[in-house]
Amino acid sequence: MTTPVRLALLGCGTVGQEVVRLLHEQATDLAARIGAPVELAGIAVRRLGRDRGDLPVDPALFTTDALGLVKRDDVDVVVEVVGGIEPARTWLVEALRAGKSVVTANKALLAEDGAALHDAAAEGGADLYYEASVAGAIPLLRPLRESLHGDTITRVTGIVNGTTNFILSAMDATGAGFAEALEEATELGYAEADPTADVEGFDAAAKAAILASLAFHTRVGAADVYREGITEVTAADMASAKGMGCTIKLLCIASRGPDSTGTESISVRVHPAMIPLSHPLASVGDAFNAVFVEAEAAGQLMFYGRGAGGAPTASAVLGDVVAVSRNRLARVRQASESAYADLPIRPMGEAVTRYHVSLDVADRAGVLAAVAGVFARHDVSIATVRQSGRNDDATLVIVTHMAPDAALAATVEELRRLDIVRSIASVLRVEGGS
Ligand SMILES: NC(=O)C1=CN([C@@H]2O[C@H](COP(=O)(O)OP(=O)(O)OC[C@H]3O[C@@H](n4cnc5c(N)ncnc54)[C@H](OP(=O)(O)O)[C@@H]3O)[C@@H](O)[C@H]2O)C=CC1
Ligand SMILES: N[C@@H](CC=O)C(=O)O
Repeated sequence: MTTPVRLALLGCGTVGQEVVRLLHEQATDLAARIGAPVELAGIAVRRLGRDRGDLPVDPALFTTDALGLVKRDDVDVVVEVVGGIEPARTWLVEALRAGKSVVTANKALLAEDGAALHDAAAEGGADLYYEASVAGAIPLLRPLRESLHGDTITRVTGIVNGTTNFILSAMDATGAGFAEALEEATELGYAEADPTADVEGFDAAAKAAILASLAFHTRVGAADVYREGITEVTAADMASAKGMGCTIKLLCIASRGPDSTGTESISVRVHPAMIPLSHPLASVGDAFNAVFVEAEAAGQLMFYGRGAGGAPTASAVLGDVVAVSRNRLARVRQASESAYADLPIRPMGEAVTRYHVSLDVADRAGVLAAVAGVFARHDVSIATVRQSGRNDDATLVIVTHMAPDAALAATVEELRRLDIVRSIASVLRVEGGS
């Protein structure tokens, strides 16, 4: 056996602890697969005294000096499972510039400032791997950045957040409201103490940015992604979706194609959407993730599995550790970031989709004509209208044909000003089907 590959582990929480366990349990196999044993050089944490169960590791390896650990000469590979922008960015830029290989699960940092990491990797001639940052255990980023590099990806549609998928699946199965389903997700340990990043769509938007960057060879950041969370999805929306043979999912949608002027461009968005039960993503339940990729030559591909949790995420981290360690031994590095296409990003207003609009209206003669007139003025064509209600109160549920988002936004704005419209209960996009 050759000299060991020395690894600095930054973070030893949900994911980090499973990385330690797998490194220990699979030490012999990993050494055989890599061609050299992997040794932990140190583990950086925030609180030295924290109880970490019966981790199979020498307590003397723990430190609170992450930067000092990264800079050590005996460290070859830095594995970052801390999260957040700083100080993680400083540590990883330092490691990459010094030629150390980096494996990270930090989607927030990659989406916020992936450029800093890719530039540092290019500068230091180092590997930057981040399979665990999107969809946990699912091998997804390597297929996008290697296997499909001979093809043109046209669209990526995914369920990439486990917590929100659990909540929406529970709402669909039991008729529960959002708050009740979130409580269940928290009790089961899916949702974090502060679930904002999940339920407001920030986590999915970061993953969408990473997927779009790889799929379209264009740097896409978190700020380029249109984002809506699931906090406004109601039990009534779910019931209405069911009535239409649909369910509601938080989707990440990244697509390429010509914009209104014919220029090739991309669109990246995250929002709840109704999808028909026949859609490949409709049956993805519980906290599972799935990503549906469409490419010109390959056609349709579906990736499915566990997108969150310590062990599934650690599986992806370890896969990257094997890859970068092999590269080090062979004295090669993976191809650098591919952002040559540099496609412009379309504003959300140009995204074309169908809509499900639910309105509380006064049940008077002419209400339907008045509402339909607003849609017509903005060139949003109505596909179906359903009316229910009693006495003076009625609910109108309108589903449109395909229309640009800007036209729908203008329609909703004008509807709000109509006397007969008491409130706009919900506006949901409808994806798939026709
Ligand atoms: N959990 C999941 O299912 C998934 C997580 N990820 C990503 O993996 C990363 C880690 O997530 P997760 O394990 O859940 O996070 P945790 O909060 O469970 O763990 C974070 C770890 O980082 C340590 N840490 C925090 N701040 C510092 C600091 N300033 N210096 C040194 N150590 C620090 C903590 O130390 P201490 O233990 O002392 O508090 C802890 O060990 C994140 O980027 C996350 O987005 C990706 C996919 C799935
Ligand atoms: N909070 C995330 C964890 C993985 O990225 C999720 O729920 O999917």
